[in-house]
Amino acid sequence: MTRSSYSPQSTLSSSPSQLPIVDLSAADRGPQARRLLHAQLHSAAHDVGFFQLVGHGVTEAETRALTSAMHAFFALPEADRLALDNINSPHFRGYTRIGDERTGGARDWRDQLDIGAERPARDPGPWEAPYWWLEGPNQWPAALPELRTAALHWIDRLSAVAERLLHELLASIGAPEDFYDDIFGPRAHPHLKLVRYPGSSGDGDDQGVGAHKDYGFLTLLLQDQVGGLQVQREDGNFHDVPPLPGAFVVNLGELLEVATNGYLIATNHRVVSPPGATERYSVPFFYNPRLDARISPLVFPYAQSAPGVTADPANPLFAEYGRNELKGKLRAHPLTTARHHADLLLHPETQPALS
Ligand SMILES: O=C(O)CCC(=O)C(=O)O
Ligand SMILES: [Fe+2]
Repeated sequence: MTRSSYSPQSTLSSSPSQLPIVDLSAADRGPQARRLLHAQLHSAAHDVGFFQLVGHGVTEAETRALTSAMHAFFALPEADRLALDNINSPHFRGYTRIGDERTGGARDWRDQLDIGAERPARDPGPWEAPYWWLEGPNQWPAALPELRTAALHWIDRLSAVAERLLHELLASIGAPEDFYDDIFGPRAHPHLKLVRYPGSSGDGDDQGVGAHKDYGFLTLLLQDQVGGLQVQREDGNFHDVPPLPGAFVVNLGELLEVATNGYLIATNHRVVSPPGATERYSVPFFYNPRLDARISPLVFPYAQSAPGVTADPANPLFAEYGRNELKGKLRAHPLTTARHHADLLLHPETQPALS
């Protein structure tokens, strides 16, 4: 992996074993603190593409409300979880059991609940873009009303944090901070996963989730203290992302790579299964724009020197967000795809992504 150089006079550690720590509250502590924040953000986003975010304002009580509802969900009898099976949702919402998800063509050893903006079902006509299937209702466990409350609150809360962070990040690379405001707003398409890694699969395969990039702008991840998340760094190797209590792990998604024509790149990451029977829990929140948003090239001083987006025939990056997300859902959830969307496997819009 090569990156064009940017060398600010920042205070970041250059050790690949440590991720930069960015304090978002510095944005409100006067022009000098904000300038330093921008130098750190610029370097963290450009050189690493992954960092730990503190000073985000989300309280321990809010986090506890979400994580206790999540633990209660995974403790439900399997039949209750399977009542929400993702396979029943043409919108890719609901519960995916261990081993049903694929990344890089291989099985992921985790189970998860996929939750998005709560909207009425969309059943796009043949003249409409197929990505409208991604809009629709969530599936909630009847026995745990507090899960719905906590998850929808988390989506609102983290959308606001991610919006502030995106503004500071754009400002840090010399772009207008509101450049992409129009493609978020009330039709934005945020997404949340509640994830459990149940420990070792026992067959020698340690893929919790395989190496991948996220589809949208920014991901804010809450991880517990177990560890196992790894990020691919400048040296091409995967390095551990050690848990930092109270911090969100932030990574850049594919749309920021598209927006900056490769000046910022979406960073590959994966999770290695915890050993033995150790369970790991995580909550990735994906800050995504409207499905029909077409990402215009960002106007910023480094645009001329940007190297272009990663050319990977197995994973083309689409500037139209819905298309970029649909490519990922069709390949990650083969059972849901086979049941509801076999026709889309032949659809011209999805072809290059699946070949
Ligand atoms: O569980 C984690 O730490 C990472 C999950 C992840 O990368 C994803 O679901 O996109
Ligand atoms: Fe991810």
